[in-house]
Amino acid sequence: MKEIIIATKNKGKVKEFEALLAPLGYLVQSLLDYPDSIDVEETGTTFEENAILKAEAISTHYQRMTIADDSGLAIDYLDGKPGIFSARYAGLAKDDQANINKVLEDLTGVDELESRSARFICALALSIPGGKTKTVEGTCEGYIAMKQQGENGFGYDPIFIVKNLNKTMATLSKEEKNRISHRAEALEKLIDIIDQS
Ligand SMILES: O=P(O)(O)OP(=O)(O)OP(=O)(O)OC[C@H]1O[C@@H](n2cnc3c(O)ncnc32)[C@H](O)[C@@H]1O
Ligand SMILES: [Mg+2]
Repeated sequence: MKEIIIATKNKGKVKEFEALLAPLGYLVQSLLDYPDSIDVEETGTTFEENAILKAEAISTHYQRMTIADDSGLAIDYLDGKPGIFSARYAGLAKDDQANINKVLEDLTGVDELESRSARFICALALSIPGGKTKTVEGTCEGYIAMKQQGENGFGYDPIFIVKNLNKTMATLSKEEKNRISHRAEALEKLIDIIDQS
């Protein structure tokens, strides 16, 4: 079985990677399996840079094939914020509900859905010990809802209305999210690269 480490401590991400990679024959581990793992600071200025930082640090540390995911929400009305600061938007505690509240507050008075356009972005970096790091990106277009809805998924899913589906990401089943998400799109591109190498 092909083993791969996902360089994340985010449970929501881990579940999605497992669901996407297990059917392809991968044994997925994450930093939740290595509680004493090193902490990698996200000092980059782009999703891609942060994904590379996380992937290379962990693949070097464990000498194993590693994928890192740096992702977030870019809201047009806020000039792309929270962007790479999505996890810490309402403070360093990484509180999903506090982040949601802050976004809804930032958009107070913006009543037209069209003016609340946004996208999820996911950059993935694949680092193999001794190899050259590869990166890909996936996006998912949508709008920020007027209020939160749904219990599924994680992070900003309850306030992200998926374009064309017209419902929030948190109301989708995990199978539905994994068909259309920014993470699924990026991972599909990465699998192509792994298969070719
Ligand atoms: O860095 P790691 O350990 O991977 O975990 P993290 O949660 O800090 O992850 P990021 O630095 O990539 O920050 C991503 C932020 O964007 C949010 N996010 C990413 N993907 C999402 C998704 O599919 N649905 C909802 N929110 C998402 C997530 O909740 C975080 O607030
Ligand atoms: Mg992070």
